[in-house]
Amino acid sequence: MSAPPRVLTVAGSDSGGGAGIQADLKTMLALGTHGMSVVTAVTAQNSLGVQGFWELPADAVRAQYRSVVDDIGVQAVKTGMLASAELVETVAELIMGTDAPAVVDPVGVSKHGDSLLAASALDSVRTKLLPVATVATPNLDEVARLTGVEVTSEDDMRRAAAAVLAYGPKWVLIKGGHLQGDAVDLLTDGSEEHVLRAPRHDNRHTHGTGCTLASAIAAQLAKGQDVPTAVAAAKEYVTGAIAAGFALGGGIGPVDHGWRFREQ
Ligand SMILES: Nc1ncnc2c1ncn2[C@@H]1O[C@H](COP(=O)(O)OP(=O)(O)O)[C@@H](O)[C@H]1O
Ligand SMILES: Cc1ncc(COP(=O)(O)O)c(N)n1
Repeated sequence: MSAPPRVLTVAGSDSGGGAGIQADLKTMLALGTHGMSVVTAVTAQNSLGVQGFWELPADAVRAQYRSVVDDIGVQAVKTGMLASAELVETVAELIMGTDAPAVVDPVGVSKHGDSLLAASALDSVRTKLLPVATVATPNLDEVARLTGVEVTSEDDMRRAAAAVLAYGPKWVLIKGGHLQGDAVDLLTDGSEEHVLRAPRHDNRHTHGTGCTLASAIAAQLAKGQDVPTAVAAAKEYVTGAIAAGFALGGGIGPVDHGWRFREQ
């Protein structure tokens, strides 16, 4: 039996299982790939918020990455919570030396407003991490923090995309999940433009949407799809997962990574 495509997530652990490493591995399995992980930080987290987090030393991140890449090999990499400037720079350097597409989700703040990235790391994200990205997937808060562009309309998304592309990623996907109306995202490489539109699901259980979308893109890239095809398939998967999101605990529940297994 041949091995499934291999995908690596470099991200933080979410003890509640809705976002971070846990969301990424579930997404990778649901999309038929073999998921692997480099843990950058451990969060104590549930449906109510992030109660605390502990960053791993850069050496521990480097060692995990080398263990995976040097023996097993990867066909796509996804990054999420990187916590500090030191980890952002360490991971950017590792990706630069890896022959695989990289999806960079520049995670800044959780759905509850808890910070997952030091303000002092923003410059490293701009100048070290974005340049090595095949696709960068900022949400509207992250775009505002990284570029200063405030997005309130679809037209603003174009200006925001241009500002992110100026830092060097090949493609950028501006996620419009935080706007009103349809859930509209804009994908562009500066010459092609794709508008991805899905109905907004009136479901407050959206913990993990961004992690899930970025991991789904990485899984589809690992299967050999081009960026627009991978992003379209990933958007369809995350939309279904949001529609099926469920209550857990007393706050914001997770999207349902297993929605396709539960359809029949
Ligand atoms: N209520 C919703 N209904 C449908 N799609 C949504 C909804 N909220 C977010 N999305 C989509 O989920 C994906 C993740 O976006 P977003 O929630 O903005 O990311 P993040 O988790 O990084 O804040 C995007 O494709 C966005 O359009
Ligand atoms: C470890 C980790 N990584 C990423 C997120 C962002 O996910 P969300 O924006 O849905 O809270 C999170 N809450 N925790």
